[in-house]
Amino acid sequence: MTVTTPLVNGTSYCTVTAYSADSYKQAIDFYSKFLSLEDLTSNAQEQSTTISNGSISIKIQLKENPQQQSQVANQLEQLKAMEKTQDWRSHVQESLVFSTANILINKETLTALQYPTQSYPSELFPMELYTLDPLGNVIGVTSTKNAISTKPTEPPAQKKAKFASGLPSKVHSFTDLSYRMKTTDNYPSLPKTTNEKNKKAIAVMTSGGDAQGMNSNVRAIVRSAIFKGCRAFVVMEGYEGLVRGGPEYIKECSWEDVRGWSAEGGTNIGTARCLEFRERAGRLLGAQHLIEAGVDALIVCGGDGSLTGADLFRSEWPSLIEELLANKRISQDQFDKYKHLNICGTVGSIDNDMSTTDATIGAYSALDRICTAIDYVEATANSHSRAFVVEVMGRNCGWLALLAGIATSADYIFIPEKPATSSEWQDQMCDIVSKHRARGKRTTIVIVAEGAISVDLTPISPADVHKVLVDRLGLDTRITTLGHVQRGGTAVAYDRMLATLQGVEAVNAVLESTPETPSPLIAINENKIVRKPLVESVRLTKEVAAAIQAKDFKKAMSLRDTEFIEHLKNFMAINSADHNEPKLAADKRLKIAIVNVGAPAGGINSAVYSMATYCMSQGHKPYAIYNGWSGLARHESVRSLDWKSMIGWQSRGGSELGTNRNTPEEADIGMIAYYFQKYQFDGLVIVGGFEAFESLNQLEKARESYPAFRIPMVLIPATLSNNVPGTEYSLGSDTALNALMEYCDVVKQSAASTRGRTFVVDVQGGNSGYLATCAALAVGAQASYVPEEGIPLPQLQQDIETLAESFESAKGRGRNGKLILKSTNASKALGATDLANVITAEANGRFDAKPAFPGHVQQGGLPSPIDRTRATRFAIKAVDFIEEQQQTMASVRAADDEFNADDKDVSATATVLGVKRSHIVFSSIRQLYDYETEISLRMPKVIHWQGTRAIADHLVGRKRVD
Ligand SMILES: Nc1ncnc2c1ncn2[C@@H]1O[C@H](COP(=O)(O)OP(=O)(O)OP(=O)(O)O)[C@@H](O)[C@H]1O
Ligand SMILES: O=P(O)(O)OC[C@H]1O[C@](O)(CO)[C@@H](O)[C@@H]1O
Ligand SMILES: [Mg+2]
Repeated sequence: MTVTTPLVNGTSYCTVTAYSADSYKQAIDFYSKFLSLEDLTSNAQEQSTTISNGSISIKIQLKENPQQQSQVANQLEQLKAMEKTQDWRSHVQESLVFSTANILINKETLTALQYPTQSYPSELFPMELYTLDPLGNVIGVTSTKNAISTKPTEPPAQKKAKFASGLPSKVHSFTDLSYRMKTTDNYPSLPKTTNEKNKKAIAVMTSGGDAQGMNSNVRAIVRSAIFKGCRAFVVMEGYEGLVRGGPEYIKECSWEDVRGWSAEGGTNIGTARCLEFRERAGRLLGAQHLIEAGVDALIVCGGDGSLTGADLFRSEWPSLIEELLANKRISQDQFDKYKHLNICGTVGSIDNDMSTTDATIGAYSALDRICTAIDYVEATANSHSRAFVVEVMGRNCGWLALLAGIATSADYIFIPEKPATSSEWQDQMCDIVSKHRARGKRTTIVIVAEGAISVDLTPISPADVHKVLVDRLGLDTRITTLGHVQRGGTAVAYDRMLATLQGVEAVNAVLESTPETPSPLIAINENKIVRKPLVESVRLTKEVAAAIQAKDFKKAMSLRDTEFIEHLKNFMAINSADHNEPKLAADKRLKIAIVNVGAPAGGINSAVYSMATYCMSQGHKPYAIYNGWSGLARHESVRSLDWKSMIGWQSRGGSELGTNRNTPEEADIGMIAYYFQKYQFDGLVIVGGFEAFESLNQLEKARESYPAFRIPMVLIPATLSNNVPGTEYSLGSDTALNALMEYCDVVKQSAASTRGRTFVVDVQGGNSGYLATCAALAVGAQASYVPEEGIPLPQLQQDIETLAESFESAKGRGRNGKLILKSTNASKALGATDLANVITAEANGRFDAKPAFPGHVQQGGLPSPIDRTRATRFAIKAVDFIEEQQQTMASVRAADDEFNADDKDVSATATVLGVKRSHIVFSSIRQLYDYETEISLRMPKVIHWQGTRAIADHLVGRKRVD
């Protein structure tokens, strides 16, 4: 596929190639129908047809080639086979995406033409829709609008799909409060089944060790099932409940039953480790009880064991029901009706040991408990200059120990995937700890995963480690076993969101399932919720355990996901490196500068610490620019970073280097170039938000005049507003979200105690509604108002009525604290106090509203483990990028006179590092700044979290006004 002139959020002209006459005809038919393109021009000589609608043109050319055709046919077959299980886009090099005004119409067309489809973020609220054209290409449409544009999308009533030209939209000023994001577009009207008997019944259970976030998962499944016209059931006490059966254990659940669950720890429907279910007789009872309760689909939220059980249950199902029928324990009707077990897994376990998903529900909350505990221990360790051996959970998996090791910059970790002989680990640990002590560190933290072993599979206990630290190093050493504290408390924001989004997706998955569809497991890859085949995930997970048992540790490690391997490599590089023997040869060693720009955000210090220590392990010299660009321009505030002065930075909030919002041009770009020249920097890392983004753009544009800037430059996005173009995640946004969520939980409790009260919480985030939207999802706020939508009065009126109804129907039930989240910039006219007054007046005595201002609490205290560990990952990727781009830039510098800033390879060396869906990507600042940013609004043109709003709304029953 050749894509010419790709433009933001669409394309204006492209050429696709057919390798057979048949597929050529099919392609013409496909494109004209799918994209409603009516204007067809054929060129007989060239054997091509161009179809267009004035703003987009697609040229289909015929180049007969049987060999290529058979390759295309194969590819099509393969892609079709993975329609329900894998994201097509990760299997092709490029895909073509058009903007659409009404994605549902495109979907209808594809369904009518019987083309396969994939929808994102979900079937229920598709914002992106993909299909396969007859030529083997992945073609998509997106309704993700330029959220900043004041031009409303055409109403859904419009019969024909229309496509934007893809041209960057006009820049509008923020003073306009018109309806920028039309969330109602995401609410397809759902077919409601009126006949109770015909309603599908979806049950959810939690199983294995409890995990924070399980309650959010259950809540989302119950409410989503009801929202989609199904009956919702819960199975109490995990598989135990299935084995026992009856209405006491398999209960129908209402919308109200799960109110407020997101903010509760543990699992309210109970969990168990059930021995009987491991036996066929137990599973036979389970099958019988499910059928008796009339359950059509079962969603299991549990760890590797629970999902292994689920997988087995499904594979045995046909023989189980045969046996039940033969023994007359079920009727023929029941047999016919429940022939296929519709099952789905959402992975809930603190261990994070399930293959194919990056994170399991609960893992980041447990990590949060661990890091908080180690931060506490660090203080007392420092006072006494002691060593601590901390035991963390993780039966067969070292994820918790590894990530905690990175987040707290522990000295040494023990994980089951990478064992050593007893003498090896003793020597290595003592060597590293001694080096750290010699460099001036007063504390020693060693983390031992519960499942830690040596190469002969002998368990390594904290006592073994303690003995070595005392006997060989003479350290005053204590053991701290964290135990079930790790599974305690409420879920962090990430887990609440993950559990909620996965719950919604699980319901979609079971509703779409056919007898032929393999059972799915709902996973997450980077930032994207995906479906994976349950059988395959279970198989891979079991293989890890088997490889460990077989002492094939290389294989065990290779079976862990690539992110795990990357984390381990990073941990070793930054915490165990020998600075006297760096990795790179002398001629490859660089001088790399780092600067913080903008407001503080959680994880900034972790990024600096990781960048600098990684540089040291590679042999580079890390330089800090203190107090931003103005510090450099006015006071030459540059110093090389040394290891000792950074002790503790990994877990510290704020910005140790000092930060401000000045851009290079405001500070004096000429002076900055002068100092870059003076220090001969070979690379630059900028950590910050939108001002950092502006800074990178200015430096890149100034390369023409200042050769000192002709070096690789990487921006690591860090801002709680999460508004940096080129990434769906910025450092600090998770810390801020947790700070805001905790504040909201407390305020909600106060509202519940007062009865009949709503708090209007004022949320930071500049012109970005990200924080308000995610917090609304995590705390179950009744409504959120964001700058992208403004506060339309009819919607406000509707929200007040919905609140009044909700208070009325709750009738004295104490759990009903309500929240409304309002981004400060959602309205210029209405502050949180005004809004609360308006709501109180309009409620007319039915309830009242008070404002609440978390203010700079939202900038967070200590950075969250997510922000710390991602900071490390990003920082190391940034340094790697600078290393990789040296050659390009060295030749550019050598050929001074011929500098061509427009050369794509050159401009790509000024880049923004970010997460996009399931990948970490580098995007050139030029592309982002010139085409993908609404500069005056300090916002990306495309908002990636729009679908989250719809889900947050539907899970609280918010009614939307058109
Ligand atoms: N191979 C299996 N066959 C049938 N059922 C199983 C199997 N493995 C586990 N189960 C069921 O799942 C339950 C939970 O499994 P397990 O104790 O391994 O926890 P888990 O789901 O891995 O969660 P976690 O590790 O987070 O505690 C078991 O008690 C059992 O009922
Ligand atoms: O709560 P229990 O049954 O003692 O189980 C503890 C185990 O559960 C987990 O917390 C989760 O699997 C493991 O890390 C730990 O080994
Ligand atoms: Mg497990």
